[in-house]
Amino acid sequence: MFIDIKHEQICFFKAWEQFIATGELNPGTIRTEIADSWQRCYTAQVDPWADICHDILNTQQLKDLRSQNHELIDIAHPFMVRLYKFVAGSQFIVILADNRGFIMDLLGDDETLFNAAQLNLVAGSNWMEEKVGTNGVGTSLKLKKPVQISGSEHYCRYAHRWTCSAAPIFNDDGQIIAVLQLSGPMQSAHLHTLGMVVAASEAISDQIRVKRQNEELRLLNSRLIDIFQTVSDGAIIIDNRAIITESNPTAQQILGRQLVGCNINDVFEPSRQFDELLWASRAFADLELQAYGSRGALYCLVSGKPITYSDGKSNGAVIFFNPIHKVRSLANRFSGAEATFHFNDIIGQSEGIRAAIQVAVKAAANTSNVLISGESGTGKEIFAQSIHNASPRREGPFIAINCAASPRELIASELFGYVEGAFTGARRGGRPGKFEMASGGTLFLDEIGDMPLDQQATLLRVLQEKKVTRIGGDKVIPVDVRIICATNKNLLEEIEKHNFRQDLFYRLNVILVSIPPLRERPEDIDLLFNYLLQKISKRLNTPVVYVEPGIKEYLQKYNWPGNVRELENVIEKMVILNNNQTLSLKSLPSGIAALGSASTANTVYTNNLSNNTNSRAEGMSALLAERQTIIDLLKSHNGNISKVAREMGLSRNTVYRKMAFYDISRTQSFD
Ligand SMILES: Nc1ncnc2c1ncn2[C@@H]1O[C@H](COP(=O)(O)OP(=O)(O)OP(=O)(O)O)[C@@H](O)[C@H]1O
Repeated sequence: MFIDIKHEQICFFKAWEQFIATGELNPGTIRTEIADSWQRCYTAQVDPWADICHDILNTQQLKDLRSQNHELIDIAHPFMVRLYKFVAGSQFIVILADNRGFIMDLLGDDETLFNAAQLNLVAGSNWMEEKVGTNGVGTSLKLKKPVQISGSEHYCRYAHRWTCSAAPIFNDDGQIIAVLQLSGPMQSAHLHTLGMVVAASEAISDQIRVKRQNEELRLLNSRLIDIFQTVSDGAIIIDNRAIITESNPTAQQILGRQLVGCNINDVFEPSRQFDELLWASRAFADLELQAYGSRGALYCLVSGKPITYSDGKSNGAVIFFNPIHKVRSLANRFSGAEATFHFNDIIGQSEGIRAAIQVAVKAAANTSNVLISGESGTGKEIFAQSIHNASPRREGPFIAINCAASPRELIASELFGYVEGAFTGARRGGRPGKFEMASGGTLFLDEIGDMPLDQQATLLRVLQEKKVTRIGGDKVIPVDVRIICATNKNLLEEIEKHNFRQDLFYRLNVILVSIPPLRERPEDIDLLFNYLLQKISKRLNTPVVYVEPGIKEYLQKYNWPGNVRELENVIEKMVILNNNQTLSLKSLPSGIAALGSASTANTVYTNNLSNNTNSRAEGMSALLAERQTIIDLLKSHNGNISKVAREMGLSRNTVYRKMAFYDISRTQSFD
């Protein structure tokens, strides 16, 4: 559209003259936004005849202004240069002002800058409306939008020679942070100039946003790098070709070798999960894979997560892993299956117990297999845990399995694990056996004398080869396990009876720790009584301040077939039955109180009846009484052996033995 600028300017000038002289305007002679601006300037008493801008910052103030806005100036400057290139030689100048109207930066031909300086259009001058009347910077800031002010539209006469196109620069929150302006001679006024300024101010706003986002990304990235570097899992990043591009210190530590640049399939055994991770962006978790470290192969629990672009295309993946023994020991810690006892938890001053501890301490220092023998309840498991905790493997897992408690058919799968589909009911994905779980640590095989013969052969092979093969599988898995066995049977007798393999016995019995029964070390009863009383009353939150005289004598005379476990149970019952924080003789279990003397106590539990008719009669009635007690307890606990054992203060195995001795079957007890 062609605009007759000269004619238009004559009309504007007349309107301006009228307004300045009378304060009135003929409707339609001037744009509303200019008329409103003139009105604001009039109200603010801006002098239309002023010759220059009077509000200018001193040198220090200008320095402060520029340093406070240096990021903005740095971003805007290249755009100002580009803008200036378009108008160079045409007497235009490019101006950047802050949101209070102070000019921070300006670019132009020397001559134009000189002319501008005559009006104090210089860095540090303030171009708000209320200072210098209607103008590009001030009116754009007031209206919060781009404006073009030409010739007589300016409120002050001295600016009528200029045309100004100004556009605000917004931050992310929609607030004005600056104004960009292009000023030149009035006769060169053109609407396109405003378009150029608007485009440049928008580009600056975009650049500020990009810079802020980059800064946020940089922060996020540095936080992620910190996490990546410090997580306790091994972490690896692979690219689309499965090549490792990054690895964290834990990964290096676990595998002990250089990883960056290697193919993931050369670090872990090849698995279709890695392919699917990259080609189908399919994550996986807790996959058991063999890893090839500098110290040989080790089993790891591996999880993978794809890294994708926003369109879903793969950009590699991140892989987390941990050696299985570490995972297991963590799991043990949480499930309470870890070894908690140490040698100083073993109470006793008798020669027998001190000798046993001495051998066990020596055993802890090396890696040979250990056989612990002792009656039920003598503390075989405490010894096993203490050996583990004093050994160099203390950081590794301590895994226990009771060979008598597991059903015959399950022992093999418990010990060696199985693969998926190995048998009906086998878990998906298979299951590692205790040998694998204990790798790097200690495997405690309790009641080894009860292990079925066929499993003894497999166990022997594993001990010789230090490798297991899961049931139904063919993969050979290296295991690094220290074996501690315990038995309450005389294994030499079991060998004679062909119940136990001689070759296995010699492999297990490298170091023998023999724990004497409690009846052979009555001097320990006092110590154990004090220790257990304190422990139990604390656990039950039942303080005991007085123990009736005589109790300890009774305990000393008793035969303790259930050893320390039985003593523990007796004390627990007495603490529960205490009267006014006193343990009274009355609270002694009838078995101990009634038998009173050592000889009768022995008859009951050793089944070694004396020749004396009276004591034999007493013994018989005690035996019958005990038989009846077991039957009654089985009935009241629906055949639950553990509950019966707990109530009688005996181990489950002792109860089983007594049931066999008294010829009681579980079902019979319900008759
Ligand atoms: N010397 C001891 N000092 C302190 N507590 C002991 C001692 N000996 C055994 N105990 C305690 O007696 C209980 C039985 O011990 P443990 O289970 O180690 O016996 P065990 O010989 O392994 O029994 P079983 O053969 O029936 O499995 C545990 O509660 C243990 O804390």
